[in-house]
Amino acid sequence: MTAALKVDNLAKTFSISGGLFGGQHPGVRAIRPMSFEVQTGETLGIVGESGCGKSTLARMLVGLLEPTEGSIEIEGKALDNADPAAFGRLIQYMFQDPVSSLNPRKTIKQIMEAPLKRLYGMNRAERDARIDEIFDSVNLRPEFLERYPHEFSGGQAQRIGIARALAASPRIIILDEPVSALDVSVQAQVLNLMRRLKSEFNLTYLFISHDLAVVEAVSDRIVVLYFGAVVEIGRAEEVFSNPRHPYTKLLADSAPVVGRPLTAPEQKDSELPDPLNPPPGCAFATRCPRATEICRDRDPALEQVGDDQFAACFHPL
Ligand SMILES: Nc1ncnc2c1ncn2[C@@H]1O[C@H](COP(=O)(O)OP(=O)(O)OP(=O)(O)O)[C@@H](O)[C@H]1O
Repeated sequence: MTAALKVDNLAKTFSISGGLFGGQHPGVRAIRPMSFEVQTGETLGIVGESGCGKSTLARMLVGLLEPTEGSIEIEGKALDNADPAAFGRLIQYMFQDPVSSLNPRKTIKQIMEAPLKRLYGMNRAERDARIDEIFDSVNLRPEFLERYPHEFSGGQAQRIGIARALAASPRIIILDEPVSALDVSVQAQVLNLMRRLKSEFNLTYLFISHDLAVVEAVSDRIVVLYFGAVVEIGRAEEVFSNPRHPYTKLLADSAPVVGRPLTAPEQKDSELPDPLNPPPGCAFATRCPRATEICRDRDPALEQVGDDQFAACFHPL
């Protein structure tokens, strides 16, 4: 079966020019070459601390950033940054804070219409029909279409964000912290709606979040990122209950309470390697209780450590 998403050796280095480095610096390797697949209908959770590369990865996947290396395929079709509409028709990004990501001077209808014109060249009647259909699916009232983004509560705004992403008929939606700004009771409603829409529209989700409990609950598989690299990937029910990479264990141990976001490791930012001057070997070695000489010397590759579980570690748990 063709994967919904196939990422092959995808990498991004931001160049640093001028100033101290005089253009000679090799740049910040925000995403080191990574490869993974997501099957149709799957939800892949993506977790990691601030700065691990989640947004850079997401922005490459939706065509907002050009990769330095590697390729992205959706349902077997290779995507090229020269054709941004091809990304838009296949993969959409839903932002964490829909109110501030929606243009405040446009009505919801104008916001919903833009991708339909741009990606599909739909005429007015086709656009109206599509918007009606989507609004119905996400339980939004038609009169909301004439209002402006700031007129909505967090949960409603998030439903508008989903409607906007869905209008483009994508195959994949990237949900970036979709419920972290919402009250717990509203979170559950939005997550249920997302689950229903996934099966109704046969979608595939990439779910980015700091909240391990939410990621674990909604994902089929989870990718753990550290310093721009995949350190562990496996089934949701295994990754946090039976972590094999010491970093995944650190994350799991520091967020034991349901709904508690990933806080403890983030306070140790000073222990994160300097992106401008990365250490040789494993990027986690400086924080790792199991690190030995080889870890400080060589960068471990992702290897199979269990049934459908992979870790990049010389001394997996
Ligand atoms: N335009 C840029 N130029 C230089 N470096 C960048 C740029 N964008 C991101 N980076 C660096 O790339 C790395 C990954 O950043 P990214 O924003 O993708 O992380 P993140 O995991 O999404 O963090 P957060 O959760 O805080 O949004 C960081 O070291 C960041 O400083």
